[in-house]
Amino acid sequence: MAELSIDFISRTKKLLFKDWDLFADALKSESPVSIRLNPAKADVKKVASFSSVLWNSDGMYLEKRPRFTFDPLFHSGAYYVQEASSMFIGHVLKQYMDGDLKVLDLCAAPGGKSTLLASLMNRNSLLVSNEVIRSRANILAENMIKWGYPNNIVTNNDPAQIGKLHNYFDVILVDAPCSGEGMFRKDEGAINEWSVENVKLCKERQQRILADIWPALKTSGILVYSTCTYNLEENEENVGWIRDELGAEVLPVEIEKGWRISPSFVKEVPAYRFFPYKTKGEGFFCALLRKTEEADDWTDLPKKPKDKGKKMKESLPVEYKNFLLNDKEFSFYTSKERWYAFPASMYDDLSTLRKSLNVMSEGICLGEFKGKDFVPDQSLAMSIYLNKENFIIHDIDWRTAINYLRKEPLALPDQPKGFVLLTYKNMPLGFVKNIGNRANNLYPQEWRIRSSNIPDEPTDVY
Ligand SMILES: C[S@@+](CC[C@H](N)C(=O)[O-])C[C@H]1O[C@@H](n2cnc3c(N)ncnc32)[C@H](O)[C@@H]1O
Repeated sequence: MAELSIDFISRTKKLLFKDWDLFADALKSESPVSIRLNPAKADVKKVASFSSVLWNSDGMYLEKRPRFTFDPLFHSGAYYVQEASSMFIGHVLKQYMDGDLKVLDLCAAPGGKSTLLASLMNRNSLLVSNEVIRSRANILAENMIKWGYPNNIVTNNDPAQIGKLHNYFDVILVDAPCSGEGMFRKDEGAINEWSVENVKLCKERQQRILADIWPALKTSGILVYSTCTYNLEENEENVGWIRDELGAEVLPVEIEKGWRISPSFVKEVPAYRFFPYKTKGEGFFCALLRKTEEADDWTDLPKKPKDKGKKMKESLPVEYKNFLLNDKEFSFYTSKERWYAFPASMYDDLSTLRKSLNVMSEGICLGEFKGKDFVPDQSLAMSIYLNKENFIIHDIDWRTAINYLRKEPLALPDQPKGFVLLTYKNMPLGFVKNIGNRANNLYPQEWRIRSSNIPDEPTDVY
């Protein structure tokens, strides 16, 4: 491990007192490896023997870090590799998320907490997963498509732009960019980048983000604020600032003693802290607030200069609607030649959001007509609403699956011609178009496995 800065040591010793030595030892130990299962895809019973994350029933620890890239189930969205402490967000929100909600995950890439939120929300709720950095927003969209929930939109906007949607969201999660002290064990870069000055800059940036997004939260709406750092400035001080400057009350969360979660360092600011010498995970901070300030009405919704020309409510032949289970629950529409399905109960929200935000992915992309064919999209293969009965399915072995995910051409001489859905251990991976002597690989080019260092044996994670 890189050497810790003297300033970090002296500041953190002041917070931890006698626990400093335990903390310093824990930083030298190995990070636990954990995954969180997708309850809509993975067979949870099968993995019951794993040691589970205490605060999240879908979370489990692995004994060692496998090469996830070479597990086809990882690419099918059956699980997400997530640090265990941050899974606590699910527990926090479970207590306060009830009914049909509009939820914003403001700083969402690569998607750990957004996938968690998607699994938690009811199907008549809407999840907007946003990431300001374009390249990271692409990764977020990929991960959300793989997770497979249709009630999700991925956007690439600055918080101030989303903040113009006054009084719109019931719940906002700000998992803020921070100085990353809680990641020192996993990421040496965070140690090298750390400085007192950077902590100050992070705190100021966090306040800017919070102030920018605040108007978008409804009165009585819930804000979850989290970081993966330890210092007071970016944590309790910022929560106090939200309470006093923006207008909120800080709410308690029920936790169990055995989880060994540490309380806030400031009595008047209830918060939940994770330290690696007490809990099996990385450093994490989280607090929950309810907006008490009266939110302004939605008056200055910005309009994009030009609507992207989606043709609404055009009719898609029923045979393609039947690609989805419960197709009556969806609105079907085209955009740029592709057909989409979005939960009908939230379709008006999608239209509204599309006018003001830069939408990277939305609902389920079913595919597009090309010549005589309707070419199915990867988003359909990944959807938890995929109606498998309407496809030719071919379950492939591990090596073929890796070749497919590397976007190599395949030969499926025993399969009928046409579009075939490839599965691995019955989990959809994507489509090929079988033309007899070979099968055209339809896996998205930008998602392909690039590493050619393929292990000899399958990587089985569970
Ligand atoms: C802690 S990470 C989010 C991790 C994510 N929530 C997850 O669970 O996978 C913080 C994110 O904030 C983004 N970010 C950086 N500067 C930002 C800004 N000024 N406004 C909003 N987000 C920002 C970063 O690109 C990064 O993706």
